[in-house]
Amino acid sequence: MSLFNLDRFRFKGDEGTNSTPKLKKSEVSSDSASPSSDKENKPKTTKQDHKLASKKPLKNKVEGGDSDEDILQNGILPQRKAKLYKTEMTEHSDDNDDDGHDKVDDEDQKIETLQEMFPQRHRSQLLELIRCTGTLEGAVALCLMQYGDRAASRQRKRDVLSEDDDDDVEKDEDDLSNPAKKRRAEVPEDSQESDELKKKLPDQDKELLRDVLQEHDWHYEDALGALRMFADSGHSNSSKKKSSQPKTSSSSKAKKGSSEQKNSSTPSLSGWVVKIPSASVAAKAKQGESSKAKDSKPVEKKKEKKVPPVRRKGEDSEDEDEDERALSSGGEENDLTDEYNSDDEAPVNSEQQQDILKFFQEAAAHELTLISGCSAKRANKIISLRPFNVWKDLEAMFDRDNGLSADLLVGCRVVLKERQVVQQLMGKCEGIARKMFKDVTALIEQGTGSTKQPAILNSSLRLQSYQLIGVKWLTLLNQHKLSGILADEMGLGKTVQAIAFLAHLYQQGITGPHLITVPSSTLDNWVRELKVWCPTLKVLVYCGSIDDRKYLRRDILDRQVDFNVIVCTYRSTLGTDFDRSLFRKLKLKYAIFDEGHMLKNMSSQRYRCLMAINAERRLLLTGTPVQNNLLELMSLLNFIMPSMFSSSTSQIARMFSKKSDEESSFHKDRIDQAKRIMKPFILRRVKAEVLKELPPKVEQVEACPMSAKQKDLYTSLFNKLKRAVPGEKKELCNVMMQLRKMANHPLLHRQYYTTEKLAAMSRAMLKEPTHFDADPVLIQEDMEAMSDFELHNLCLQYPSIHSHKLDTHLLLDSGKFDRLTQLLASLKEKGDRVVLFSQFTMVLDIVEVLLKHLDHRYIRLDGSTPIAERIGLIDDFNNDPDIFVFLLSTRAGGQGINLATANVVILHDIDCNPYNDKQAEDRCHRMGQTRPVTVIKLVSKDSIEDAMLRVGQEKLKLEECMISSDMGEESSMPEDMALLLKVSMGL
Ligand SMILES: Nc1ncnc2c1ncn2[C@@H]1O[C@H](COP(=O)(O)OP(=O)(O)OP(=O)(O)O)[C@@H](O)[C@H]1O
Repeated sequence: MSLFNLDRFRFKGDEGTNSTPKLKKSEVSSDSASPSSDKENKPKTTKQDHKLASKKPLKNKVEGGDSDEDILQNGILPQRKAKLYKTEMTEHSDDNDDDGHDKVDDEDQKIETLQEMFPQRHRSQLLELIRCTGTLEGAVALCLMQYGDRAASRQRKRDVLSEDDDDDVEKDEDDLSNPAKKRRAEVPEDSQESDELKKKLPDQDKELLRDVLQEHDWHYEDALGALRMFADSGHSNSSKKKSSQPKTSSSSKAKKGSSEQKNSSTPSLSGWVVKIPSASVAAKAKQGESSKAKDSKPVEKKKEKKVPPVRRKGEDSEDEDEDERALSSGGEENDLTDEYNSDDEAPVNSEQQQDILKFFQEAAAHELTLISGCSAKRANKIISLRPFNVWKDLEAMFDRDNGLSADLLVGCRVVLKERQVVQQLMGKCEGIARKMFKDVTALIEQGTGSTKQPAILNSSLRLQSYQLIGVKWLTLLNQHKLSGILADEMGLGKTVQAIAFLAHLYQQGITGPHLITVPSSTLDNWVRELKVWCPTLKVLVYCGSIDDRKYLRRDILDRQVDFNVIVCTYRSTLGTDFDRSLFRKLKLKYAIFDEGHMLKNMSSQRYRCLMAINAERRLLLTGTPVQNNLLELMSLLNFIMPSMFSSSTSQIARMFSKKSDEESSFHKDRIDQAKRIMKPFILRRVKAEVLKELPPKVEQVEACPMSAKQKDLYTSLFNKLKRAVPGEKKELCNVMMQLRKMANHPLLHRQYYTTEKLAAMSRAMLKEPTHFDADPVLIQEDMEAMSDFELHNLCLQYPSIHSHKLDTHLLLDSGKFDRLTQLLASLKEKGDRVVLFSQFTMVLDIVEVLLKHLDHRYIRLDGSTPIAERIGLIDDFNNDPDIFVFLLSTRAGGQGINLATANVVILHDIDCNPYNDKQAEDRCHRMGQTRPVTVIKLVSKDSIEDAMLRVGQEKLKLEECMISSDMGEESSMPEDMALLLKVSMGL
């Protein structure tokens, strides 16, 4: 707790933590009783008073580690934090659920995540996996690969379950909240599906087949597909081509000896299933631990595995040095080779030899570095030793004198197998794409009758033709039992298409229940659009306080309420265990996620929790489907197609996250691969294609020279930070933030309020009735953590320090404000209306000072604006042309809202992620806009913002590359929209 409210410089995510609503309408109404005048007279008084009254230094709170920032950065809270913050979070506006960095820091948290995903696994086992892989993602990958361990872990799970039984009073809720637990109990010992699978794959252990079936929700086809794909990928080379040979070659079996035989009860899918303990054992071996009896066997096995896979005939001695090196390289690299080389003791067959030879002979240096353990130096060495015409050349290469280890061969097999897996996956997807294309053609050729909008839609509203296509496409996906991503550009009416699709389902007798999860700022808009477009659908809004939701939950589960659609914010969907449990229990038909790009991180808890929602199919709506990298895209795809991707998540994650030269042909190939995978599942149209009548959007970058004082301050800050050269990424981020603050407004730092001034002010504060008995040292301590602008506000608030307030010229002293002043004057004169975004609520606070000073009428919406009031503010702006400026925080107002009555967007400060800026721009550039839209980006000249702009533009190029439509493609389809669909689908 602090003596003061140290809002400080709140970065985009922290705005929702302010419990004081910042609904400011001061210029709209002159009524002294209005919230605005309250605000004007007593800015943040309530909060300040509250904090001051507490008289404890803020430091305690910040250092306590459970700061608001922690909450926001962690996305969903770990249990411990969730409990601590329960009350506080519900008091706040439901906003900042919309992002978060989803960092999973400590082991406990990782274990919790893993346990939620793999409830059948024992905690200690998970801990071991986390420790040896070092990352949550690594542990997840191993778990996914460890089907073979299920039999053993099932027994352990049973034990755990029975322990859980007398756990606590929330047992019922808890049990139900864990469908895996429930399913466990329901797992039939034998089922028709497993019998069928056994017939198809007689070599496979029945237990394993049951587990894979269960992973695929007992969908026979999915399970078979996954088993085949991985059985093939893992084994095809040895089993298909040498059909007479058993899956694990006899020679290899012989080498594995008795330890392998003892493990024979462990089901195995050669080449796919990993012998679980290997990685952990490697780690243990590394630590020199003497393993327990049960682990000792795998240690031996691990050692055996370190024998290079390619050996000269008759050579079977192990190279101790190589062994040592392999073990000590540890971590992920070992895991990688293990995962792909459960049969790595098997000699390389002639076909594999050819592939490996080709790779070493032809791969570019950056491709060679994809091999685990192959540095750039080694890659160049390999290239210098070419040509490798025959296998013997390769063997000669791995001479010690060359500094190249035969482990590179193992790594090479991993890379090749990785590619093979992804290729097979793509093949499967491409098959679906072809089939879809055929069906789409047939459907459209049936005539216009099939393209009518659903009859239960409001007949006074008409879907645009491209929207009808969207609905048709969704219908097709549904017919094919596929989920999808509707990725139309912002403002093309994804909401409307989704509603029309639900209406169509309703007419087909699929009346729900469906779940629509949306960002807080769009909740009301969704409810309104549902009501306007399809009043037949009964809508239930699931949000409110924990208590509200508790009653709602009961009503839902007891069927006391009748609804077709539940609309819910991300925060409420994810909220507590009970909320999450509800959506696992409810058998949903469709789960729709608005702004679905929020599911870009497959390692995040948010992702996993939403993944656990019990819906037959999912639909993601996003205007910016690709953000930053291909792995994010894969996360989205994995989210909607879990059965297609689940078993290969780790391969995909690795394949798409590996760093390589972006200009390389290999990288381009990967983009191409991603495009092909995307085809059947993503529909994207851009405004230029389908909304021809929409006026253009023009972007204007305004390079704003800093004010003289600001420039000096920036330079000295820059030099100071440069001297303390930071190494860590975290520190670099902090440096960047410091510079951004200065580039935006000097008052975001503290320099005018010197230590001496603060000492005087803190003594003066004792005259305040709230602080007469406070310790001035503590007051000063708190003050020292505040920015100039915050201190200025404090001076306005307390008469005893009022004289220390800053002069107006200082408040307005920023290069951007100079430019803004000119811009606003000329825009007003032209009759333009402005939407101004900033990522920082404190910047908005200072912009308010400027707007008041210039006598411009404005309203404001940020994360602290109660959800219930947001739509009212949006309506106010859209209905009252006299409101000149709408101030919005990018976080709260950047997504999903409609402000087509404004024609100028000013981005006061650009985002590190250009997609956030794009989202914000398109609040105005959307259906309903009648005037050309100008987007003005204010960039502080010669500051860090220049670089941010450059990097952002580079990032945007990736999107063009990923989702470019091929407008020139020929089409045999009869109608324009058929061509459109084809183009949009990239078919
Ligand atoms: N066929 C239509 N007729 C009339 N108005 C429409 C139609 N389709 C969409 N709109 C309106 O256009 C605006 C933009 O639609 P919507 O909000 O659904 O777009 P969106 O693609 O979901 O945007 P975003 O990605 O920004 O969330 C809304 O006000 C919506 O009511």
